[in-house]
Amino acid sequence: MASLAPFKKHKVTVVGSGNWGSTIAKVVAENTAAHPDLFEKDVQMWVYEEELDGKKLTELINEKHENPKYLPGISLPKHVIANPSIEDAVKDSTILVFNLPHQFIKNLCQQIQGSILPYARGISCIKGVDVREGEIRLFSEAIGKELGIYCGALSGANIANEVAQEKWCETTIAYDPPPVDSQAPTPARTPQNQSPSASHVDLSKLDQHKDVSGLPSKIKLKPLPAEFHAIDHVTMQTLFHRPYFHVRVVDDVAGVSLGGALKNIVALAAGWVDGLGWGDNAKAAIMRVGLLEMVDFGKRFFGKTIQTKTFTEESAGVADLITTCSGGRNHRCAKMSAVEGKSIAEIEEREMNGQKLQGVSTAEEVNNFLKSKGLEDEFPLFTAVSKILKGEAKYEDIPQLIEPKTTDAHAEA
Ligand SMILES: NC(=O)c1ccc[n+]([C@@H]2O[C@H](COP(=O)([O-])OP(=O)(O)OC[C@H]3O[C@@H](n4cnc5c(N)ncnc54)[C@H](O)[C@@H]3O)[C@@H](O)[C@H]2O)c1
Ligand SMILES: O=P(O)(O)OC[C@H](O)CO
Repeated sequence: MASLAPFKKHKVTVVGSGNWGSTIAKVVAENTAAHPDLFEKDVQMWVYEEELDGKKLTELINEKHENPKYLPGISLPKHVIANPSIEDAVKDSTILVFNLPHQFIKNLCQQIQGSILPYARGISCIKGVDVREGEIRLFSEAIGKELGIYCGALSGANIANEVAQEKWCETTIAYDPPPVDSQAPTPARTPQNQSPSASHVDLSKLDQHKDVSGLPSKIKLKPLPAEFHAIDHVTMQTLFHRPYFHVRVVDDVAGVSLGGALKNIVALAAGWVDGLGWGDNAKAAIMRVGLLEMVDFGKRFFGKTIQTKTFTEESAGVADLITTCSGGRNHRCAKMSAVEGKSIAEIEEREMNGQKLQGVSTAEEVNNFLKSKGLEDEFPLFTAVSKILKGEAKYEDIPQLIEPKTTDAHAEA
């Protein structure tokens, strides 16, 4: 009887090497080593090159197996290979993990068009939204469209330093590629080639797809050659799940992406009220209103596909909101800004050592979008944050700014 040829292994590249980028490279590399049947062991990590104490950051990472600037004190697996050339880092990779501050992604995608495999698949770990000319897109969509590939999303209550120290947490991966015309048959999973860490995934869901592709209608998703394992929920879970990093895989890419982006706006308001010393009740009020605006925003602008339960049941929703409003960088810097009476930009420059806050630009981008639609009043917390950042309102005004407008009947009572 003819024996089956072994599967071709997936090569994985992490695009980005900041605080979260380096942490995810560690997670992924631990799994490529643990699953040699599925993945090539080496993980390429693209590094935006810079100098630290007169030495190139890539050289330091490859010598010390640590990212001394963005994730100091954490050992990276030796097979995380820091690479300053983005074109070389993504070459021949079937799985691309995008993990860098959202303001840099557009340029980067332009740089790698033509260098990636046409049948590569992506996962965006980026928390932000892409707003241009009155249109809003998820970064998974933006990446998918720029590169002509499918891109899902990973997001959750995941403060990078805690994950890097292997403190237990959960995350959510949303992965729902459209069906591929003329898809070559992919090898069936058997107990022998099924990863144990993925065994609790509902296999009946693997081939269910919706119509959100992140791809322009003209471009068809390129089928993965038959010699590879399918890149599906099981593969994604096998790549990211660790004993300290528990993964749930869902289909709602919009819900997962928006939860991660919008909670950063709420975290700024939570930081300000903390900085004012208003206590936990005030912060809980901010989070309650913030969650409602996050769901409302998702339903209005991504209504076809989004599921409310992603915000209320998944790590990428309410859990991420809670953790970010307690220990996140956006919250921390906003709090310091209220305590010290300094701008967030000043605090970011002083405290973050090159790490980038995402909340300030997201607040501005979401506000531009809402303004273009004439809907600022319908999202009072998001609008209040933007006004405070622009100096048009004060932190102390938040309760009035987010108070629902009273009807005449109420006003008279
Ligand atoms: N850090 C966290 O705890 C955390 C957790 C979950 C998700 N996220 C999200 O992950 C994404 C990446 O965040 P991070 O924490 O890895 O980054 P970071 O805040 O550490 O940002 C610094 C990174 O930006 C790079 N950079 C600087 N200038 C650049 C340029 N011109 N072009 C390209 N890159 C440049 C730096 O080299 C560095 O890798 C963000 O969207 C963030 O919201 C962060
Ligand atoms: O540190 P922040 O505010 O960027 O938030 C970090 C993560 O997004 C928390 O899940």
